[in-house]
Amino acid sequence: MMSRLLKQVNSPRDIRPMTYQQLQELAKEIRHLLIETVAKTGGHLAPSLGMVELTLGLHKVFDSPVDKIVWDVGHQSYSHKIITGRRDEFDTLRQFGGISGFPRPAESVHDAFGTGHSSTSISAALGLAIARDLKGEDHSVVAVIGDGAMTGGMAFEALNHAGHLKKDMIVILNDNEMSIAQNVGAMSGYLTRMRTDPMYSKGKEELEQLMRKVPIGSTLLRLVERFKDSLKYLVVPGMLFEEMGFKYLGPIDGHDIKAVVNVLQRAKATKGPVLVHALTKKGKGYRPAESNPDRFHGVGPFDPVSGEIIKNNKAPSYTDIFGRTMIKLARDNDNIVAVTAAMTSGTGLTNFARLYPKRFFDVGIAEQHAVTMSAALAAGGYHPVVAIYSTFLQRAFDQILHDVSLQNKPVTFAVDRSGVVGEDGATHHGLFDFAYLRSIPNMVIMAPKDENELQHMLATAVSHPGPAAVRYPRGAGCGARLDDDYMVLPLGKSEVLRKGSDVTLLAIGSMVNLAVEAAAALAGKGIEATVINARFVKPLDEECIIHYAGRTGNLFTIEEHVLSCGFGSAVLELLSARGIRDVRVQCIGIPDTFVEHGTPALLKARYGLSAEQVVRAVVEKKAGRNRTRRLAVVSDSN
Ligand SMILES: Cc1ncc(C[n+]2csc(CCOP(=O)(O)OP(=O)(O)O)c2C)c(N)n1
Ligand SMILES: CC(=O)[C@@H](O)[C@H](O)COP(=O)(O)O
Ligand SMILES: [Mg+2]
Repeated sequence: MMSRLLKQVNSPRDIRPMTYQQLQELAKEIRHLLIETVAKTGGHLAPSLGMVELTLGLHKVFDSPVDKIVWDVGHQSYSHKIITGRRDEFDTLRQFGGISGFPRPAESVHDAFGTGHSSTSISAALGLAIARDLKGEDHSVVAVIGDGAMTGGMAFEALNHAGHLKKDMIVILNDNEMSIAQNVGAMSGYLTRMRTDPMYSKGKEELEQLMRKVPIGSTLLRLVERFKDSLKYLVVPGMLFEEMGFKYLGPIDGHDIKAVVNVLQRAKATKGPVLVHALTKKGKGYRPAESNPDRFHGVGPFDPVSGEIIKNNKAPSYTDIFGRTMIKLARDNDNIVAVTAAMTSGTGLTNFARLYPKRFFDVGIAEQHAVTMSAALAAGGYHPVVAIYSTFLQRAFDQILHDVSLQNKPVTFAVDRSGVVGEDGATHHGLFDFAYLRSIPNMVIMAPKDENELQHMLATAVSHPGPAAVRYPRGAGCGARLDDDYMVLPLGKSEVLRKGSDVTLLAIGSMVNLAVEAAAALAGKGIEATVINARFVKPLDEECIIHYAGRTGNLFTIEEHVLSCGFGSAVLELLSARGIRDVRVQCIGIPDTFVEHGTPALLKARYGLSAEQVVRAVVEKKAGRNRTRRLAVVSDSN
């Protein structure tokens, strides 16, 4: 398809002189580029397809980068990227060295605020509005937030504060009646009523007309004035937002560019906080995505003509095995319940939800609430398994500490997407969980070497009378043979997989098989390695570690996690506490940096996490030559 108009758009200013007809044509060209590109790169297609007209309207009315546009989550910002000077690089979307799948200020001045996690946009917009006013500047600030992101507590904290401060700012609520899948809760129901109930959509207008018709100074006007507020509750859409201090405009059709431009111009001219309610369709303009919006929310490569997703015949994922194990555990123990925060399918709980609907809770994008609610479920005699991605669980640190661990409640954390997740990049890698969990008393922390061990660790966690976390990676498992049934592992006991007298490779989780591979290669070079599958980060298998570290005199810890405060740090703390100084220790893991986007294999190799690089590190160490290595080495105790 010839992108006649899109070719002329090198900056958002280029769309401002366009007619509505041209903008509609441009929307088609953008959709074409979105579909063609994401079919190759994978990415958040359905959310971005639903935002094309709203994005064009935004850039027609506002003058980015002077005016600030803040995207919530940022997964719907692809058209924004295309029209803000990144059209020609768009084919590098989510590829290593290419443009990010989320807004990044380092990438463009048009990305006013970095994002990836949900429900931050209103807080960020308010901060920018306050900064503007403190500096005496004059520009607009706009937050774009979805109805799913609106279920997050932070969004309400920010609405509450923004209404109080009465700052000039605009919130665009992009309501497509969906989170990743079905949205959760009362807010979603409220928005749906505004969409569908004719009384809501006509009520405000009619009330205003009535007020205009009643003669000034009449008893009737005084009466209407008196009851206006109560009437509003009955008929005015957006009353909830109005009560929070926002002027509510809408609902409008978010695919009608003219309507979008009109309402945004009105919003721009309005003093104080304004909320624009736009109705859109997730996946708009691409039939496979319209009819299957959750499948095309975040999608891998697919055939753009048929919409068929390209299958890879990989082993079942860790997530699949988690889901299957949960069903077995629930079958055997009535006390087990499952909790997720808007990620039912992502965490593998779809079948569990179908089989045990009363024991399954999707709380919406509300990780903090999920954790505290689970602590209380445990107080009430249940054993909740809270399945949350590592990166999103960061949000709930205090709830894990204050509500679960301080009260020593039996809650299992299924920490999915740990380690390097790949193309979602820095906002989504799960590289900090050992660190934030390890610091909390009472917490047991495990990481399986493969999907078979995952089922045993889950069984171990749910049989433990206190908090326990099992962290496992995104994507395919190792193809390990699955034991027919799960078993409970001894707490704090590791597994010695190979014995050798020259060096000890002490690995955790996804790095264990890599250590086994490295040991085999080292044997070929005449270096005999002991390989230990640590299994537990907390409690550590102290005696085993000390024994083999002492026997070989050379210890390598290997983890897919940042080195600061991670597994290697725990081992160093142990050796230090025991006064062991005659072991040469090297910790391999991710250095003190944020890891970019790219394929997991590429990113791991970039940070020294491949069998060959481990072999090289060991050989260099044995030869005493490793002091120049930078990336993979933080501690070198000898
Ligand atoms: C804190 C946090 N939890 C979960 C997610 C995963 N997530 C990304 S988008 C999304 C749904 C967002 O729904 P909505 O805001 O309505 O946007 P839509 O996809 O419908 O355009 C979820 C749950 C996240 N990014 N951040
Ligand atoms: C935008 C977002 O946060 C999610 O859509 C995330 O990208 C999902 O990741 P998975 O593909 O690993 O489920
Ligand atoms: Mg939505």
